[in-house]
Amino acid sequence: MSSPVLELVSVTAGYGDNPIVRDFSARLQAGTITTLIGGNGAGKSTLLRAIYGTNKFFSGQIVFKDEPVERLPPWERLKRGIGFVPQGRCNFPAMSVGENLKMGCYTLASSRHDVAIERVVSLFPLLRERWRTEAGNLSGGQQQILEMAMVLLLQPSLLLLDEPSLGLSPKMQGDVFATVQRIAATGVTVLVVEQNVRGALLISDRALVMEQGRKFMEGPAAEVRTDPRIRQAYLGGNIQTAA
Ligand SMILES: Nc1ncnc2c1ncn2[C@@H]1O[C@H](COP(=O)(O)OP(=O)(O)OP(=O)(O)O)[C@@H](O)[C@H]1O
Repeated sequence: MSSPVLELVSVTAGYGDNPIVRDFSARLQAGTITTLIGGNGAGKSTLLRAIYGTNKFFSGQIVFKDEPVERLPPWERLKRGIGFVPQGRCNFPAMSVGENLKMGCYTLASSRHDVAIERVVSLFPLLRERWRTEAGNLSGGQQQILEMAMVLLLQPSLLLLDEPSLGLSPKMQGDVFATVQRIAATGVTVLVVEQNVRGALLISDRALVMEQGRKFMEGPAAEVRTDPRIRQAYLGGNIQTAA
């Protein structure tokens, strides 16, 4: 098997003196989508923050594209290709879609802005159509797509998504999931935390299950979603078998 884009080796991370995620190991292969599942407070967001470098790292290793990054600041990880879309709205609501995308280019040389923006609006034509619309006037799903696009401007090879479909209607959740699939189809590796476990498993290649900060289970998404324990805990004991 080729070397993974991301390898977590016994990662222990948290806040202050409190380790939340403990001894967590996983490997993510290029261009795959992995869903991270777990109950409330299991430590899913904490693991994403540890990979991006915005909380306290206690021990272990985070190897990204064959290099350890666990001691690097977030901006350095971003530069190397780790992109993070945190939970909740993170655009500039009073600015237009176009202005938001220009803001998203701030770490790129100005000569690269137009090419970067053209690339993401080609991937998401909606953003071209809504170019002059204030971001705050977009629907929740459209804002989520804008926020993913703002991170994709920097061409990350790994995209960390924290609850991208939270608070969206079922139709908009479907749009966001389809967008995540399109992103992965361009070769980007995606690690997503989702409250819509059923929807996320349907678009994922693999799943990681976390309980109380520790890895409880991992495997192909199709297998994890038919596991009786997962059905019981996260899928209301009922599951659609059609992918
Ligand atoms: N900034 C913080 N400072 C201190 N403790 C925190 C912080 N953020 C989260 N925690 C604690 O870490 C634990 C795990 O929280 P985390 O948000 O990672 O869980 P989660 O699995 O993402 O849960 P949810 O699905 O509810 O978002 C919780 O006990 C929470 O109170």
